[in-house]
Amino acid sequence: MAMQRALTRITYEIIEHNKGIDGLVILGIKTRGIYLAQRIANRLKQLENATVPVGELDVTKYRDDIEHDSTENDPQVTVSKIDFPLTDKKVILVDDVLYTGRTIRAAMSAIMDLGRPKQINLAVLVDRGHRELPIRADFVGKNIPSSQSERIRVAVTEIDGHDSVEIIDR
Ligand SMILES: O=P(O)(O)OC[C@H]1O[C@H](OP(=O)(O)OP(=O)(O)O)[C@H](O)[C@@H]1O
Ligand SMILES: O=c1cc[nH]c(=O)[nH]1
Repeated sequence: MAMQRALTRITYEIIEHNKGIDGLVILGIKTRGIYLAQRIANRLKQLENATVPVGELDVTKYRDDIEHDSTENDPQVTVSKIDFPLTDKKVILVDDVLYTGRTIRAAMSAIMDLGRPKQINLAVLVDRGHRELPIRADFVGKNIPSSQSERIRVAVTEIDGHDSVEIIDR
């Protein structure tokens, strides 16, 4: 997949869907979602000549598959970095892979603890199916049907030195 092209298309879809960028804020889910969110914001800046705020969402403590007591003093658990209000904003949530939907469920809980957005939309680079919750993405880079024994690994230049999407047999 040409990642940059997919992100550009998603950016156009975001503008179209929202009839512009008024009231938009973008939240990237750690780790790679943050860089994808930043890239979408850069494209929006180029296309609309306006800056859309970008924040970082850490959903670790909202996950339903991690024991909460164990996260209290875990140095791995960082914090969200969102230095703007979410109330009455249109939030674009960005992640690399959408699978069971549990990360997005957790992200929505995290957001609701911070404010009450007017709307939340979801953009993902890859939708691999196998949802366990009634969650869908509004903007999808690519649908990659996968078997549950596989894993989709997304690499981004900012962290991994290159952009790629790989299907790995576990
Ligand atoms: O829909 P779900 O089943 O929740 O899966 C999708 C999530 O899984 C991955 O994160 P992961 O927890 O593997 O950590 P990583 O970002 O460090 O790879 C990916 O980045 C998504 O956030
Ligand atoms: O395949 C998968 C499943 C969850 N998270 C990923 O990043 N890839």
